Amino acid sequence: MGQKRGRDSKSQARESKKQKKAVKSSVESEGNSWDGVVGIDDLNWKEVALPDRLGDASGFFGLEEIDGVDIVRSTGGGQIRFKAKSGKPNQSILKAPSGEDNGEEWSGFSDGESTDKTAAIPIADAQPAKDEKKSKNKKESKEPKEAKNAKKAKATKTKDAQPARDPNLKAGLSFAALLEEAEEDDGVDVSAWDKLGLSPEILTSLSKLKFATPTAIQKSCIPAILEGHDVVGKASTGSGKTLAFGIPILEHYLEKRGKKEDEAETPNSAPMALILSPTRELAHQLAKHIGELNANAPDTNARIALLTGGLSIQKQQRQLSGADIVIGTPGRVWEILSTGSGLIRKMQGIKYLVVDEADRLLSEGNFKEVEEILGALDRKEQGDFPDMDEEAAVEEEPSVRQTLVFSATFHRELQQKLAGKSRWSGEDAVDKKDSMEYLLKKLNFREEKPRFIDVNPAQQMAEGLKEGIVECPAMEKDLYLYSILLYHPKHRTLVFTNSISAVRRLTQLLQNLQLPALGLHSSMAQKARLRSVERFSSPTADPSSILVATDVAARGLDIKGIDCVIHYHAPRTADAYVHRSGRTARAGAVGKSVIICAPEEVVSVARLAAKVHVRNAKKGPVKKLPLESLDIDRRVVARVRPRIDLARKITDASLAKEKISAEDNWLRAAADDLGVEYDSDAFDESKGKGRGRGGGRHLKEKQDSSITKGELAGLRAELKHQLSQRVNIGVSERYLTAGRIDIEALLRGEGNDSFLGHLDPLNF
Ligand SMILES: Nc1ncnc2c1ncn2[C@@H]1O[C@H](COP(=O)(O)OP(=O)(O)OP(=O)(O)O)[C@@H](O)[C@H]1O
Repeated sequence: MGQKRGRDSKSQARESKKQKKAVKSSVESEGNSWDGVVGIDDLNWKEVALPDRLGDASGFFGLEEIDGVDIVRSTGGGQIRFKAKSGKPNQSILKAPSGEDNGEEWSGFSDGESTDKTAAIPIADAQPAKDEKKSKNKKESKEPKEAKNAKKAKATKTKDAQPARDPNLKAGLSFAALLEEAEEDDGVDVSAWDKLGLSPEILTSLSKLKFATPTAIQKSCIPAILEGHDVVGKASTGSGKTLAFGIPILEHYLEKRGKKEDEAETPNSAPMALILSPTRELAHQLAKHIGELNANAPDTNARIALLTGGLSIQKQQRQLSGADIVIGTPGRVWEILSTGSGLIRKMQGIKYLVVDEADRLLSEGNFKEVEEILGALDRKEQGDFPDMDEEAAVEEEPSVRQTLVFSATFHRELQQKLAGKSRWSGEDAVDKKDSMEYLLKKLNFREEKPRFIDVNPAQQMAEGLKEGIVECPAMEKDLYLYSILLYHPKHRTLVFTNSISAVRRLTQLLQNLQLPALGLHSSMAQKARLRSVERFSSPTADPSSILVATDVAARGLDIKGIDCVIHYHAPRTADAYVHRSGRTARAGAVGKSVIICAPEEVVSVARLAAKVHVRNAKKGPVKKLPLESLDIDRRVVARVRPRIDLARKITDASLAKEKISAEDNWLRAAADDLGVEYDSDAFDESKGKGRGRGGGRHLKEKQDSSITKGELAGLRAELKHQLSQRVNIGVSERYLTAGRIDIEALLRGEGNDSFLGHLDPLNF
């Protein structure tokens, strides 16, 4: 029989990796005497897939089910236990310990459950698990130094034990690696980390994660942070900045824990670090990445609370109360802190404040909340400084916490101020409340000048990135986007647009062309946002997956195997170009970034690219633009044009129908409320006649939506037929089938030159 349970019981089931192992080993140690009866938390529950339209409000999200179990009631009558159905092996109903490949698809980001087992983040409210570990840790802390060193040696001795994996292909580990690693895996040689003075626990974790060498930013920042400095770190996208601050934070956690055990102190539940992120997806990813470091470190169980909007605030509040590390977006962090209950007081004791993607956090829409948070961290309670006003008290008191500020881009003014090359204007800044300078001052660095660490001042873009530009008429971007995708099959591609409506339209358009496209923008429900990222990044996803996104995906997202970033709309700023393009060619891998550019955009795009590639004086000026001009074979374009025309008609009609029906419903409801009669024709007529803004658009939408079901079906059938046709360009016998060209032939490089146009420089 199948069983279902709600999310609450799942939350009771949270436990550390150790506990999971314990279930398995106790089962194993019981050998033949085990009767196969297990508790609810030992079962391999699977989340029930719910239709998308249920959204977040269903209340059913998180429902879980299990097949193949029988209920066993204990003789005492109370407790319900479970057993595999007859004919099924006993082990088949047990959950797999984390890190063990149980053959299931990785479930990726969960709905705010930073505590989810698959997320590998020990949870803030799993106190028993932690306490259990503490007693173990206590024993371990008495371990003589030699034993620890031996352990360290073990972490390093496994050199050459592993088949050589491409050392560059660690990108996206946060999404997939735990599935790939067998638990018995001894890891890689980590002796290259020796000089950084890390603990055996962290070295073991790095070894298991197969991070053999620290990246440049890690090498420079980790010692500086461990020495207690404020650090401003700048390094190109995908260069490992997360662990540059994540490792010292976990080191501090281990040190603090060690001290407490020595002094037999009771555990302090105040968080030791607050990490701010500009987007929800990035916050989730930071939690996963640091969570993995934590989960792979023996006997390390730092609890991470993930505070992001769109998910249950109560759950996050609960997590916060027992957290060691708090990661979140400023809006939600402030929402929770400002609820009172002593949370601000607790947060004032943090040892680290991390501002990730700092240029964005300090300058854009997050200003108000960041200001509130920073203000609250330094606010003195009344009576702390009886003779001073609050502002003066803050000025006088040197901060106990270290402030760590990271990004791949810092605009010049911010960089100069952070590097201490230009002075902050003091009093003035407080008046200019909306200035970045004011926030910088509020960061309240403990040192007069933070350490400014820029590991590659001459280069903002990742080493392995190739940049291209495709010119086309403004109205033909769809056609050229599709053509580029055809040239680039079986590769994960991220397409950036500048508007939410473009994301909606392009996603549907590509889906109508039978391409596996997903959308991501900030107006989507949070659950749907996470699901898009999860589906796109899943190791089992279609290798041709396409994510169409606004700049909400531009910062920080670390998804394995994104080979190509396409800018459907040119980025608005040079920094946006750097961050968008930085979603590929991460962690030493290669990748391509292509801007689709209308003639009227060429000048501004060239200016933008030149800005990004300005070299420092020593290296001399850049000789030519690094953007390779790509010619798409016009014959290919001409042949796929009918497909695009059909797909556009279908997409426009469906979107217009959806919009008009939503508007109609809304107006009908409003008319009902007002007690008047709603005449949609009269309303439309008045709207269509209007010469004001949007009149023409409304008329077009009306026309698009007036297409009948039959006509729509006819268009679909025609498109299907088109997609099944060869696109024979006369030079090559290769053809496009169902939207994809013959990739095998492409890879063999057989006679494709003329077919491919002049794409060779980017090795498409
Ligand atoms: N020492 C290391 N060796 C190999 N891979 C690493 C190492 N450190 C981190 N990585 C991997 O590099 C990838 C990029 O790391 P991370 O997301 O921290 O980059 P980032 O510099 O913060 O990028 P962005 O500026 O885009 O946010 C991740 O997949 C991570 O697993």
